[in-house]
Amino acid sequence: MRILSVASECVPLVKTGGLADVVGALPGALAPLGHDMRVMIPAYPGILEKLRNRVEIWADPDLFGGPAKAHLGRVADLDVIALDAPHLYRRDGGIYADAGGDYPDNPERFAALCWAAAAIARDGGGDGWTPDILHAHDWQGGLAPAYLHYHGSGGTRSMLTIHNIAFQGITGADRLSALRLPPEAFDKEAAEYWGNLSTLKLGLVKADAITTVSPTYAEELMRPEFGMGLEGVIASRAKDLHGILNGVDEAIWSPEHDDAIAPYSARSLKGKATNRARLIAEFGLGDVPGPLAIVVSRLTWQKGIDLLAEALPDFIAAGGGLAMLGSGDRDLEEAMRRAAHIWPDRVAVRVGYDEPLAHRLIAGGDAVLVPSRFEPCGLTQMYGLRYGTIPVVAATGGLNDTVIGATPASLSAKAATGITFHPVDHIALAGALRRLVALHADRPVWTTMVKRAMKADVGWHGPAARYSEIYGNLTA
Ligand SMILES: Nc1ncnc2c1ncn2[C@@H]1O[C@H](COP(=O)(O)OP(=O)(O)O[C@H]2O[C@H](CO)[C@@H](O)[C@H](O)[C@H]2O)[C@@H](O)[C@H]1O
Repeated sequence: MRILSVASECVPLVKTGGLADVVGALPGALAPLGHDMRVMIPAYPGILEKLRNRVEIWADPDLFGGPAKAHLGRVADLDVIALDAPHLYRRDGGIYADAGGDYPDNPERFAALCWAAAAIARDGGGDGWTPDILHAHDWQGGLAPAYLHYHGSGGTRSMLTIHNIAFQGITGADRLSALRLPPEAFDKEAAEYWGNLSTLKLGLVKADAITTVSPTYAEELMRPEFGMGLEGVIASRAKDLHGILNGVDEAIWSPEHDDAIAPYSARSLKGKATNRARLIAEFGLGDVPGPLAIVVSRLTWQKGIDLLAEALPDFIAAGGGLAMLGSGDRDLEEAMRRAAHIWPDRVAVRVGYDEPLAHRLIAGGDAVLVPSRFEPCGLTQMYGLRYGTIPVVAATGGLNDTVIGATPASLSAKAATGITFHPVDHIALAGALRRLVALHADRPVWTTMVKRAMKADVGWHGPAARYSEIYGNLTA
């Protein structure tokens, strides 16, 4: 089957979070099942230069205020369509914002991506390639199913994946015609959202199928605490909604052959101890007698970093250490820097975005902490499993679906792969960290759990089969 995947980011070209990992991994995961997926993203600065064998496949003299061309090319093993529209994507700042905040024309920037994707899905890309399915991601892709609905689909079916419902593409109702939507789209059964427009909502209403990135999150999304205002819309589409876990791209994340670390495996963990020692040295920590916990995360309310700051004193007093990499909210960066100042031998923080360092942390830690208030799937806990770095996670969303928490029952059944806690507050997190310290001290039990975690199935094989099944149902 031919599938056009439409998103705002994609590894290895451009990444701000987990969306990019998943968009970049899906084509390779689906190829063995006979699917031919192309990924369409904006041609942000530097993207076109990275495409091999580049050919122009589509053009529009006026795409939301300026000329645009779509180029097809190869990057690694991916077929990428990069939409070059300089008036929308050639900016000096980040891909969504600069120092002054979000770009005010973000709705038009991603509407343009959706418009071009829908046109290619409907009419083909000029090289004879016409997709059977347009698979859009998050609010940036939300208008693609809508354009197929309002302007003709040519038989192409649509699917929308929710990676994070916190971002809903909300903009003023006065932008309706600027976004090339017909008057009837301003309706509570369509894009209207408390007097505004939501591109995510419209996508959820108009897509032929909806997926999200874990079974638990699919259920959570129908509740007000998680649906963030869209719970009713989601519930009304329950029969078309599927929760499919993400996988780990094992070409990038495997401790047996990871260039960024001293390699190791479940059979020989010697390299893991080397990575721990190197990490402690790199972060300038002293002796850490208990577990060395690590965090690799965006620093936001979602990720529960404030809870960690509160739970930390007892963990440090019990012998634990923390090495952390992240960036985001200034207040959270500051809170973690303060902790590093109080316990310089035990806590160290790097503010920034650093891919190789993320690998060194995942390999060198004893445990990876993910105290998220909500987590659609989460990838770092799965990297943790793969690398024998025990996940300590809130029992929510995909964290709940990927980690088997250590309890007397799960330990005696030889099933535990991590530590889970609930409710998501600093008291429960502190309790989880106490359990971490105790388990880590029980060397035989700990080592068995580490090896078991490394064997957990976190690959793309199973999830890819589920996507394939849904694509099949859509086109049957
Ligand atoms: N400072 C830093 N330096 C280097 N690397 C960093 C980094 N901060 C984060 N990363 C990396 O970015 C990715 C984050 O992915 P997550 O899935 O954990 O969360 P995110 O909220 O971005 O994704 C959303 O989409 C994904 C994909 O569906 C869902 O899993 C998730 O639940 C949802 O919130 C990981 O690959 C991580 O290693």
